[in-house]
Amino acid sequence: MPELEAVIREIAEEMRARPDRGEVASYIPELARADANAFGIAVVDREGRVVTGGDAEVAFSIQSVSKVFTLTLALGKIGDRLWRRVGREPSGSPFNSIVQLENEHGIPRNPFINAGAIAVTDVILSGHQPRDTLGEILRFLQFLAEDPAIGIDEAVAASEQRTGFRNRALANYMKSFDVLENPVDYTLGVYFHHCAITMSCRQLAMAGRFLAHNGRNPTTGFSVVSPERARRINAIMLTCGHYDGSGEFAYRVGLPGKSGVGGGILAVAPGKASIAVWSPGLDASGNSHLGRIALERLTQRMGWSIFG
Ligand SMILES: NC(=O)CC[C@H](N)C(=O)O
Repeated sequence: MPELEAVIREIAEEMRARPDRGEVASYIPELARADANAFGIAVVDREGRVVTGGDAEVAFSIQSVSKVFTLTLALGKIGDRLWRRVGREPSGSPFNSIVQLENEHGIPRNPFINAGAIAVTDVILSGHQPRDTLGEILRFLQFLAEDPAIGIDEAVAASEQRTGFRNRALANYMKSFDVLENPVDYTLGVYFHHCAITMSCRQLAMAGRFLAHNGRNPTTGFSVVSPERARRINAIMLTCGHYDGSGEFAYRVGLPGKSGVGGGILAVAPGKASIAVWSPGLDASGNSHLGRIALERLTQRMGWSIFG
């Protein structure tokens, strides 16, 4: 097997030089400031070794990658009752789509499209104040990444609060079916803020370790979730983590993964590694263009696809 360091170095070099970089998201105005030339990658293996390339230490807006961690928290809070409020089927629709909600009585298809993630956020919020809920999400990420230096970009959160009319529509629509328990503005406030959390590739790869190792941190042995739950979160990442690009991601990369419009992707090679990539330019489905190509290279070279 090739050496991981050499593979990462080659990938970072190729991605730095490629002219095709995708389009930086601009529907959240503050995200449009991201540098399309940025590229970072970090891999944490089973032994806890971290191998990085490019801008792996630069913090970026994790956006929808946060939905993996809010799903984990919501399952921890109410277990399988969560599935009364949100489904677990791929939507085949864009991440911010509303079309299925009417036919399906306000129950979103899965926890990773915006509607589903807003419903998940509402579950975590119930019984708490928005500020405490956000604190809980942040502390969870800091604990998983073993790094207290993870925060929220208030300018991104404010930018999305100002312009998030679609998310407001989704939330109001679900509220009309009693799928949300809390005031819409509270739930959305927490949602916008957890999307605006900033992390580097290194921090994100560290935070994803439990998903790659049966629910445990492989270095400390600390159990975050049961093996069964880790397996199921991975299954939803594989089938729904890239919206209407999930089939293409499985076909090309062959790993559970979750993308965000900030250009980050968290990917999980079960038993082997937790991987984070970041490049702000997106493809037509809103997934990182170079991030996906980098992961495709990595799984091919290392033989890490879950499909053999
Ligand atoms: N795909 C994404 O990363 C979308 C997240 C973004 N905060 C939104 O709600 O639109």
